[in-house]
Amino acid sequence: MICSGVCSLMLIKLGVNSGFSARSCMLASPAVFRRQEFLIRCLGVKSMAGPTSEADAENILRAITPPLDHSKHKGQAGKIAVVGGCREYTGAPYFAAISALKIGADLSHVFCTKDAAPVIKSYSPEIIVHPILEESYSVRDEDRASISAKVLAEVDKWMERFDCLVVGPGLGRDPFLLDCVSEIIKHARESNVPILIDGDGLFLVTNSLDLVSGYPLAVLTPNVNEYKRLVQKVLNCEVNDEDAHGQILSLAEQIGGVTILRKGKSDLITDSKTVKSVSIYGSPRRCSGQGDILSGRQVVAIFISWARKLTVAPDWDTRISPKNPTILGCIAGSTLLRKAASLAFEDKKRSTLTTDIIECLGRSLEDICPVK
Ligand SMILES: NC(=O)C1=CN([C@@H]2O[C@H](COP(=O)(O)OP(=O)(O)OC[C@H]3O[C@@H](n4cnc5c(N)ncnc54)[C@H](OP(=O)(O)O)[C@@H]3O)[C@@H](O)[C@H]2O)[C@@H](O)CC1
Ligand SMILES: Nc1ncnc2c1ncn2[C@@H]1O[C@H](COP(=O)(O)OP(=O)(O)OP(=O)(O)O)[C@@H](O)[C@H]1O
Ligand SMILES: [Mg+2]
Repeated sequence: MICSGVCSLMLIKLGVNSGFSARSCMLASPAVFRRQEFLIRCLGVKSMAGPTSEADAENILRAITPPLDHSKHKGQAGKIAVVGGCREYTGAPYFAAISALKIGADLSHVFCTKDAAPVIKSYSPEIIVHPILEESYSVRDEDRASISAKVLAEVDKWMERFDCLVVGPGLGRDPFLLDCVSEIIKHARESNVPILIDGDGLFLVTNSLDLVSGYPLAVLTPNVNEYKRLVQKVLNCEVNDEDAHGQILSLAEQIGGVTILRKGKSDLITDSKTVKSVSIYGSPRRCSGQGDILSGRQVVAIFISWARKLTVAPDWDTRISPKNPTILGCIAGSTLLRKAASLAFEDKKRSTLTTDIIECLGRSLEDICPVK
């Protein structure tokens, strides 16, 4: 009691009362600011940027990874789909789709443009590829409505079966294609399918926030550029790393309680109520495609689908926190990708590529959560 009273007094003296903000911090001179930070750390108070706490990453990953057993049939460990892949980008949807299979999903589909399909199929026979999307250059104006309806009907045939839809890896920014994808998102929402938005899917959603606004099963996974665009559009200001916690909370709240995973040195994850960070493992290599693994993000996608099934099961360990399956999925996906990246880097150093990281996904999961 005495200690907490003294702490409160000292904090008030330091300005750490309810009126204290990142802004007042920035107004103090750097020396004063550093002294305040040091004293606050000594008093055991969390960072001024907000009470973001490090997730209990490995335990969460272990808790939501389902055991392997002989009684299960194909599909029960997860059916995931990626909407992405166009003339320019065939790697991104492939990375996303193969990552899900590598960590234990049973089926991985890709819905892409006709040009991208043979290329993606040639990377791997395991991925089910649907060459259904069209870009403006191949569609006459008078055919747009009928082609759009055909695309939607094709995706709808499968929609209810998917445990998670990943929208955006390698999608491109063609306006007609993005219109069709907007309709796919609306249908996924009506079917209550979790939707993970990455890459060009974030470009689409940033310009049409209604697509995900208020949908608790939407997960946005922005990189540094994508986050900047979201903050500018939604909060009408610039990214403020002094108040990373407060800003990501406001962002998720303004978009109606979606989950956001901000990729970076530490991955920050929020559902507008709580903020968790994942900082363990990782690699100094920033080769392109790593974000696609995470949306392998299907990695996140598959963990979300596992977490959704488990959190409603009667034997779910209620001590696992947080409770929201989208947050749990993000924490597990981020942890696994960072571990795989660190293993790949140990081996390949500067020449580490995304394909090397994908090869380490299985070993990383086995290290943290061995098959019994
Ligand atoms: N192997 C593959 O197939 C991979 C494919 N990938 C796929 O690439 C897509 C874009 O993802 P990314 O990560 O490059 O996007 P990001 O950081 O916002 O942009 C960086 C800079 O580029 C620019 N810019 C981008 N697109 C533009 C466009 N169409 N037209 C004009 N400018 C454009 C952008 O400019 P800005 O939008 O800020 O004006 C920014 O300055 C996405 O679908 C992803 O999945 C990646 O996952 C990697 C592996
Ligand atoms: N500075 C960093 N230090 C350590 N890890 C990082 C750093 N930046 C990103 N990462 C990790 O790499 C993963 C991919 O993030 P990145 O920002 O490269 O995504 P991206 O730009 O969408 O990738 P992609 O090229 O696939 O589109 C993140 O989940 C994060 O864990
Ligand atoms: Mg990306």
